[in-house]
Amino acid sequence: MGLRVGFVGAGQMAEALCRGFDAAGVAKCVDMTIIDRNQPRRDLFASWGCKIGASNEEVVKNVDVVFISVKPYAVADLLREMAPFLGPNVLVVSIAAGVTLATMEDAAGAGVPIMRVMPNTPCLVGCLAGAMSKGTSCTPEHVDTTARLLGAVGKCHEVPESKMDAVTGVSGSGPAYIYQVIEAMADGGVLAGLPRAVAQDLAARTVMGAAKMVLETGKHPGELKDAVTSPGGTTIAAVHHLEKCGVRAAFQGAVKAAADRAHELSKS
Ligand SMILES: NC(=O)C1=CN([C@@H]2O[C@H](COP(=O)(O)OP(=O)(O)OC[C@H]3O[C@@H](n4cnc5c(N)ncnc54)[C@H](O)[C@@H]3O)[C@@H](O)[C@H]2O)C=CC1
Ligand SMILES: O=C(O)[C@@H]1CCC=N1
Repeated sequence: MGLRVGFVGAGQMAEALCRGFDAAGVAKCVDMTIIDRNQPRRDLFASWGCKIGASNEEVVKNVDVVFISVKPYAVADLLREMAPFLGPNVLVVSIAAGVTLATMEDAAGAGVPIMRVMPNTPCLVGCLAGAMSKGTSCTPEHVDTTARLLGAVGKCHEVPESKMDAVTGVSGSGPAYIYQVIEAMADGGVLAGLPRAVAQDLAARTVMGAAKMVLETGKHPGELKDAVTSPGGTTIAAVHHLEKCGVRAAFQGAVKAAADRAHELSKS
């Protein structure tokens, strides 16, 4: 049987996890219980067969794993409210950027197993790039359960919690950077005369193909770039333009800005 999963907060990231888990078969919507303040969100999840909890307590009673999927600023207060009905039998998984295990364990009380996870929305299509860190009350079984769920929708690394803000900068926020790249490359295609739909399809497939080449050949991205770059050819003209525009510093700065912002959230 699949795991019984709950979501407190049924927003964008909960939606991607819910649909991803269901598609992968690791946790089915009919075995999920969710709660959200917003009626349209409740209706959407109900339309996939999820049960709607009348209270946070009801969600916890119905599940093996409860995802805390509200905005970071709301997590500690929410866990304090939930503390009376949390215990060793239900695994709490927080996906909130910047909220530390220490803050959450303090709010939830002693003995509550809490995993901190940084997922990303491509888990919806089985392409998660994420990471997890275990709390002080987690057993190897809790880590395995989290790895089983997240591993079903992509790749989830286990990292020390001190690395979680960096993970947020690369892969948690990362899909947004790449959507910008795809949109910009499609614009470039339109500028060069392609129909929009063809340009966007080519751009998205180029990103996907390049990513698969890195993952499946194991070659350094620089070596793969060199294989596309003929002397005096088209690619080096484009690569030279990107370097003049500071593309590497722009991406490095973007990742660092997101990681720094996650660190700031941990203090608020
Ligand atoms: N969107 C993303 O790509 C990612 C988001 N995250 C994390 O996921 C969390 C949620 O982010 P999103 O899904 O983007 O936000 P969102 O705003 O789409 O979802 C939050 C949901 O929680 C509900 N909510 C707020 N307080 C509540 C409460 N006390 N009880 C029940 N429902 C409540 C809201 O109505 C809303 O539907 C954040 O902590 C964020 O850091 C992590 C990785 C990626
Ligand atoms: O933008 C945010 O704060 C969340 C966390 C990672 C991705 N989205």
